[in-house]
Amino acid sequence: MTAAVAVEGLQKRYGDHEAVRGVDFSVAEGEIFALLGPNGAGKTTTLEILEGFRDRDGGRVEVLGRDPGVKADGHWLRGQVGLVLQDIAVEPYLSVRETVARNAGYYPDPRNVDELLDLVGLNEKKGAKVKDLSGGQKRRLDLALGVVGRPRLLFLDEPTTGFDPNARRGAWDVVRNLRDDGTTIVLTTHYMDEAQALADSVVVIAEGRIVASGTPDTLGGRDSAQTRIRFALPDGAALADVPLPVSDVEDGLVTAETTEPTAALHRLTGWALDRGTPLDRLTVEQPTLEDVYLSLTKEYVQQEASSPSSARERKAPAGRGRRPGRSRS
Ligand SMILES: Nc1ncnc2c1ncn2[C@@H]1O[C@H](COP(=O)(O)OP(=O)(O)OP(=O)(O)O)[C@@H](O)[C@H]1O
Repeated sequence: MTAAVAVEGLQKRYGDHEAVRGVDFSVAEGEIFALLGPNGAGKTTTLEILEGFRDRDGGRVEVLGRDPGVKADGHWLRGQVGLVLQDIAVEPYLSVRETVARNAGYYPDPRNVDELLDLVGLNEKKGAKVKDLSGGQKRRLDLALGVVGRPRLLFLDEPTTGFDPNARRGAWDVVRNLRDDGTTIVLTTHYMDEAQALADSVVVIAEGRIVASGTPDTLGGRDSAQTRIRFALPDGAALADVPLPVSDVEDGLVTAETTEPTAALHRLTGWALDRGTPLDRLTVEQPTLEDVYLSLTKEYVQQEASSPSSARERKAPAGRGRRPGRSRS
């Protein structure tokens, strides 16, 4: 598979702060790739370098085969790459349809505006002024503006922040449809269920370094992790009678961990049936992506919480938030 994005040894410093410290990853053409990490990890810096908005201090970067740091390739790249950023500047007094139609005019082969508004769930708001949209509706408009030019590669920066649960699922469908249409997608998100639902591959960065990479199902050894079985100890049963190795008991709730859940459950339920006592509050869980992510990033988050950078208000580099409104012809 060809790489849509290739990053090797990427480095970026702000003064004496090393924000990105030798990051390597690649994004295959046609996949959804998620860049995850705690606040201040270096995700936005990395994306901004890929988008051509920031210079790097070291390493190699290729986006669709071109170096985004080479200004002469900027025009070509802008025609191939779509961006959905936080706080895109749009005309507040234009209608939703006018806004999308105006941006469609910047591209040689834009999507059909009405079909696109339908796709992102803004059909009923076509005539509404942008200033009157809710937060979640504005993000849908951002998404429409990011894809109206049929980009080969789409950067999505926290695409569903502020969405209600139904709108999030709608946005996920849009993103999947785009991928199925052949668009490569690079997204950042703080929602692990979003990464789980969408991403074909993920990279977790913390303090400017990669701490784990893989698929959502295998990240951090998740596929070989222990299954957790929990149940209330039946009335009259002693802990010693439980036919599984117990790892914890809290408030009468017994936890056992196993790498062979089928056999373990068979033993446990057989034991309960023989005794004629139900297993109340029985649950069987594998670690979620969020569990794995939290354990991978725990040490970095503690340091981040006490670092002044976590409180810094990030300013988009000049032009970043305004790009979809600029002419790309
Ligand atoms: N323009 C800047 N000037 C100085 N320091 C910066 C600048 N931009 C980012 N940093 C610092 O670089 C580090 C990485 O920041 P970055 O915005 O890339 O993190 P992030 O992973 O996107 O975080 P978040 O999840 O909070 O958006 C942070 O410590 C941040 O304070």
